[in-house]
Amino acid sequence: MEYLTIAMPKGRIFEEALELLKAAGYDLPNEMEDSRKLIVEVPSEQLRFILAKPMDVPVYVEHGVADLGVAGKDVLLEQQRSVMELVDLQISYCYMATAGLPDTVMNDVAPRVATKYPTIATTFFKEKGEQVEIIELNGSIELAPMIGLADRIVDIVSTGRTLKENGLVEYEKIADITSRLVANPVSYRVKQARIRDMAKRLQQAVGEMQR
Ligand SMILES: Nc1ncnc2c1ncn2[C@@H]1O[C@H](COP(=O)(O)OP(=O)(O)OP(=O)(O)O)[C@@H](O)[C@H]1O
Ligand SMILES: O=P(O)(O)OC[C@H]1O[C@H](OP(=O)(O)OP(=O)(O)O)[C@H](O)[C@@H]1O
Repeated sequence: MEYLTIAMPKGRIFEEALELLKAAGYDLPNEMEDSRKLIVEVPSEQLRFILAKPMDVPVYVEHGVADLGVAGKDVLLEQQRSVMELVDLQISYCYMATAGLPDTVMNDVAPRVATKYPTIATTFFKEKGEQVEIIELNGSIELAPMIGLADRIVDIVSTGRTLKENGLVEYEKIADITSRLVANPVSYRVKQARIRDMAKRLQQAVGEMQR
């Protein structure tokens, strides 16, 4: 059997993804959750995990240094990289939405939208026929309308608590987001049997989790 290298996102998604892999029958060490190691090999399963920033997972997979990866649909939509989406893992659910101060309209001369997702935001407003200036931020996006940097934000909503506690309201839902198993297209061809087996087992585990 040959090794499969999987790029896993550190942070929010990691634990749920690991749980799903275990539910799919992979025998993975429990220490993986607390470890600071960035490369973890599991010889008994012929698996190698690389632990990356969520936004970087598709980079490793596109370049083929990882055969597979787990990435949020938000990251995939934003980056449009050449990776194959194999399974909707139905974990880390959230959605992408526009938000802003209550009862406001966008500035009609020079509307500004703050976001960590410039491609998603540009596409959304373009499809509505609205030309906006995108202001790219790296986090705490909700600050932007509060201090007058932007009329709207495009960001992830999960519980809605961040919006609420900062006096913002949601305007439009853009897309539902869950994490996906993605593959490098060449790996998919070369290691087809192993990758298809993993995709099948994960799909089954997803089904069982839903029940
Ligand atoms: N409330 C949420 N906020 C942000 N991301 C969420 C949320 N719920 C689920 N997700 C999913 O988790 C991913 C983000 O994970 P995480 O928050 O660990 O990293 P990050 O914010 O991108 O990175 P970092 O905080 O390390 O810069 C998103 O890509 C999305 O798919
Ligand atoms: O609807 P909620 O449950 O409140 O979750 C949504 C918030 O969580 C994310 O931020 P994150 O915690 O990743 O911090 P960030 O601002 O650094 O991106 C997202 O950008 C929202 O701000």
